Amino acid sequence: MKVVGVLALQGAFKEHAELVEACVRENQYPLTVCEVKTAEQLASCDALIIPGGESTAMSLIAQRCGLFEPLQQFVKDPTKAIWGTCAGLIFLAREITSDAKLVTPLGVLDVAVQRNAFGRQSHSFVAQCDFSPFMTPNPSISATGPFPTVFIRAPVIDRVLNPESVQILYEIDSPAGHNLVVAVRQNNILGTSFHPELADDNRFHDWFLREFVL
Ligand SMILES: NC(=O)CC[C@H](N)C(=O)O
Repeated sequence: MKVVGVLALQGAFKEHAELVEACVRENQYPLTVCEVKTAEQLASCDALIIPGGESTAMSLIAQRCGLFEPLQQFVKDPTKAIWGTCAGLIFLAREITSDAKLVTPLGVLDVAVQRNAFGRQSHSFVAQCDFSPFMTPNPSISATGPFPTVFIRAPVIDRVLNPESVQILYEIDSPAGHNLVVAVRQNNILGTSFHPELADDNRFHDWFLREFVL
């Protein structure tokens, strides 16, 4: 039985845990979920989801409770599956290009991210995204069509620092007419600017579990 950890220091960790549990229930995956607050809990995990929230708070809390270094070791282990959403993506990044001073990132994902790239909370939006070019479907999930994708004070991936290992999975159009990178994969690590855990749709979590964890 593999253990999927959800970093539970701050942010939308409950929502992630609930969606993973729903996928496990519906598909009888041999997985359990663990909310991670301590190094001992982290050590029991095979995968880790770092939720959205506030990357400044997340990195500060991790440092104050002695979890920063264990986290850094964990995310650098190529046998672990890692997924950062929004603030989680910022926390995983190697470089932060805006409002960087208060965040010490784990520095494992070879991208430069711009925080709050779409503006303030009031500029949050839902985009209907077609992830089918990379997301293999699970035949037992009946939902089809575009995924309701929630962006809340979201970052974008400004630059890929290592094009040989980082694959761009998804881009959206910006109002200025150029594409913005919002999902990448680097081997065992997935980074998304958006919050699939806030949609009433478990296709994204189910794909992460099948593609990265199982
Ligand atoms: N929804 C989110 O996770 C927002 C991220 C937040 N803007 C940050 O910089 O950490």
